Amino acid sequence: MRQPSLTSTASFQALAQHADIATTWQMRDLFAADPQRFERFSDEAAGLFLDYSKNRLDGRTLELLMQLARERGVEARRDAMFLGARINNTEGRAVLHTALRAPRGASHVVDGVDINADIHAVLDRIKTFTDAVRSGEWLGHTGKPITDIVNIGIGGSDLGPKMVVLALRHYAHPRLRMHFVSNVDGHDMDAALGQVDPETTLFIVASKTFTTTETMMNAQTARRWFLAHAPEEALAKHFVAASTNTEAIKAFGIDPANMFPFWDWVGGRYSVWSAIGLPVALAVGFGYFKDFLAGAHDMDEHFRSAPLEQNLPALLGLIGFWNRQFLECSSVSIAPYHQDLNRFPAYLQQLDMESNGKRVTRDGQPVDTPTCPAIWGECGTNGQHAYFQLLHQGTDVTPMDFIAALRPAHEMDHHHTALLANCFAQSEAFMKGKTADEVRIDLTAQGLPADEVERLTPHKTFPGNRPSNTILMERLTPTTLGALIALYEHKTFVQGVLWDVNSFDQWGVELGKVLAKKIEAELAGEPAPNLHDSSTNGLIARAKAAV
Ligand SMILES: O=P(O)(O)OC[C@H]1O[C@](O)(CO)[C@@H](O)[C@@H]1O
Repeated sequence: MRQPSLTSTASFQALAQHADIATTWQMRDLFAADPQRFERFSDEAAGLFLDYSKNRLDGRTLELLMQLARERGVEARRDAMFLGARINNTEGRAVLHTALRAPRGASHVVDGVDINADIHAVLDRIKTFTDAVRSGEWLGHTGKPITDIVNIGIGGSDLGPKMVVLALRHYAHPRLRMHFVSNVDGHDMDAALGQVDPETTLFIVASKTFTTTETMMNAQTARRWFLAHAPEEALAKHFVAASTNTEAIKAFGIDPANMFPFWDWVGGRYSVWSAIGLPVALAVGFGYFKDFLAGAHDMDEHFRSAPLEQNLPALLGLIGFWNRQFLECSSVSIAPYHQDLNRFPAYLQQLDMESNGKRVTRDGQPVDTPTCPAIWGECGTNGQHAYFQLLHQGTDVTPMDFIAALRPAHEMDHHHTALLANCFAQSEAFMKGKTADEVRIDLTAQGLPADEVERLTPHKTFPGNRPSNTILMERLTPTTLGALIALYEHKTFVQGVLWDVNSFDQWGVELGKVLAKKIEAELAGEPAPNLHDSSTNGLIARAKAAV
């Protein structure tokens, strides 16, 4: 049945009315009026603590947001996802990345197939293979243990494994160096091949479809490079694949015994839990990979069973919706105060923007509100010395997600104390700001003359009232990382349901791919009789002239 438009729902209209007043609130006043605000607006689950008190909302706001979630059918759609309904309606597919992290034996029958058994059969193969590589039992064609792994993939077949391998570097195998090649830009492949030895390198070709042009070109280049140093029969010791496309893998020349399959109900950006996670299992070992899956499963169970009022993904999704819709925030900045989460903002960009960067509803009607904000960010404290100026004093309000671990994985405690101090200070500063009167008092106390005080006051005033969430975990471990990623996956899901978009397709990447094919042929020598607009024709002509 067609969903009514978002703005026509009773709960949206109630929220809009409420927002007329709520958007004028100052968070300073909200904190002053309620000493319990932190306790009231924070919660924890699956090893993650969420403080959402530094948002421009109160209990009534949340009540109305919960009503909206229920009116939009968040709980019913969530249950349908977990049960394997084909909620990806433009591709006719189920969405079952949650099944990938369910324990062995969890009953999961989809279209008559016990997918839990299939999933665990592949996990068993991943264990056998990764144990062999890590122990040194798996040898390259000249009898040496593997020292370097090159993952060739892009988008979800790169961002997830790369981010997780970096985040869990403290758990990594000392012999195995991990490399990730994603870009069709030959500089990427060139840099990786320059660091590895064909006798001791294992290539993973990671592609759900096994048709993505960047990955195919990179895989062919790696294959040619390898065969320039080794005989054809050596390929089986050095090339493996993670994919859903057995035929294409065979055609590429990879032994099907070296193929780690997954399924069409795993979206690319949700695939790190599948065979696409092979680099993770190689780097940290199968035991920690299982912990990573278990952490995500804990978050799944929480998302599935906790009432929306205490449900972390639902809260994050609804608050993000509130900021997007009623505070008109067109971007969200992610600030991990943990250097090992360096690639987490990039990972979330694909997760969120490829999922919810949509302008029509599931049944093809134009949406009647803005949808996904732009997601960007950088680790603290580096971001503070780059773009935080704009966040504090620029004209746009950008909500922030601060993410930190209470304990470090190193022994330089004073560094960690400084890091956490910065993290908490920034969210305090965003919330409180600094009024003109406070600035005047400070400057006067410093002995500045009155005219100088007045001249500087506007520059030193901070508007504050800028929203943020803070997510804390005890330590960054495979388990807490799994839970953190699942938290954001489900947050994205909740927002997709509110906007009634299909969060699981990505048609928006197709047009550029098609045009690139044509232009590639023209650049490679096919006649290009001014087929394009004058700008594109001009650029092609300049590139051809340079060759
Ligand atoms: O794993 P594949 O099929 O090579 O796709 C890579 C990526 O390309 C996309 O299809 C589009 O960018 C992503 O959704 C996906 O993660």
